[in-house]
Amino acid sequence: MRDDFPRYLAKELDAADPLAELRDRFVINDDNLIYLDGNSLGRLPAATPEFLSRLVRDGWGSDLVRSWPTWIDWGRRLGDRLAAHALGARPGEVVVSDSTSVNLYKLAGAALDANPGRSTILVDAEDFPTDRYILQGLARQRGLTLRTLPSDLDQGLQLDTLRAALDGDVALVVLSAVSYRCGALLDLAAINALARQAGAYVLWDLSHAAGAVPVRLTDSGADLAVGCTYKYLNGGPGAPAFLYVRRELQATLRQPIWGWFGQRDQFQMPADYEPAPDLDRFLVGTPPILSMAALDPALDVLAEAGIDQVRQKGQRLGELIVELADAWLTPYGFELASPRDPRRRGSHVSLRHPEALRISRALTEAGVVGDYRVPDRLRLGPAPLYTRFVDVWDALDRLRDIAERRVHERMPADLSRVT
Ligand SMILES: Cc1ncc(COP(=O)(O)O)c(C=O)c1O
Ligand SMILES: Nc1c(O)cccc1C(=O)C[C@H](N)C(=O)O
Repeated sequence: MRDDFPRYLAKELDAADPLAELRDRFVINDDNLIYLDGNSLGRLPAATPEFLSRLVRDGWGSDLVRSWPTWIDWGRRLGDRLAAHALGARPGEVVVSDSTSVNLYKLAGAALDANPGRSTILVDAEDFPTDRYILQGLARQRGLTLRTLPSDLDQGLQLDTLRAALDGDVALVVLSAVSYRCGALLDLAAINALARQAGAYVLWDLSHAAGAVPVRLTDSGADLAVGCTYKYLNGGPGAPAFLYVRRELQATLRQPIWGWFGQRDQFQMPADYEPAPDLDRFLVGTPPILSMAALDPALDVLAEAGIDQVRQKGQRLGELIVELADAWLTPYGFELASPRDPRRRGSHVSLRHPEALRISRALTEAGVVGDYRVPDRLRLGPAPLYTRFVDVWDALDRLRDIAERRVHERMPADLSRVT
């Protein structure tokens, strides 16, 4: 037991937590496992297995193809639920479809077509790999220039860096609202305004923000966004992603993958493609109904909590990680690798240590699942819907114990099987 921040204080924080009861709405069958990887794959909501099995038995098993009239709009229906409970968008602006990578390709392509005569795309040099790769491909296909914005590994992209890069040739800026590595949270409204003034579109990747911070797409003046639903939204492994297109842009933007779900009057099956007049034009093909359906019970829990409460608790959990890491881990060579100000962070916190990979493995063996990210980061991602303050306390305590006893030195240091 440590005297500087005794465990009972964490217990007191849990006792006062208005979201504490929601932990029971998730499947937690190993109370010794401390799960701090909700920023990679969220936990299974307790209602999901029965919900899905009913859908499989009744919808698929009994009603068969007669279910399609119900299923066909689920991308839009769930998009509206996401818009209302997590993204701050209006009805008809968010749809669930495809993967984040594919949605990024579609919306980046649409923005580039809508900004002819400009030939530069800007991306954060430290953005998640798939975003950079998709843009590298698009730039190559279209003969455009992809410029990477230097960004601090611990603090994220600085506004001045973007401001300086926004010249009259920039067609599109792609940024993550919350950085996957350090968790830095960008100011969406300020960046949207800056880009609009410069005549560029901004396409936001909300993967690490959705379900963790209130995004407020409409109020921030955002035009385009994508993001995944398997992290803080708890939609399950490979759950389909979402995309957002501001209502005023939907009739003019066109995306490059012309599938039949994007077609106007889809079931008239005309000879030539003509995009639907609204958000449907950003769809491509048949939605994965079973994976998509898992979002319903997951969103029920989020709706009950309220995204503002989730954010408040997320900030406090992050502050506890930082406070305990400062006090207990600094002597062992750990350094905070995230913004210190909780208002400038999403839900996860990164710690830097030269032995981060082996420490992350030792931590997993000690029953605490966080993750490792190159080059030397340990990411700890508490999820306010099910992570307790005492989990954070115990996780940091075990981390300190590993460092103290140098347990990590027995772990392999190769990158195989990192996820
Ligand atoms: C910022 C960001 N974008 C995209 C992805 C993933 O995209 P996809 O679901 O297409 O693999 C992730 C995580 O995997 C991510 O962290
Ligand atoms: N989507 C993932 C996957 O298919 C395998 C392993 C990890 C992931 C992740 O989500 C990683 C996560 N986006 C990250 O921030 O690193």
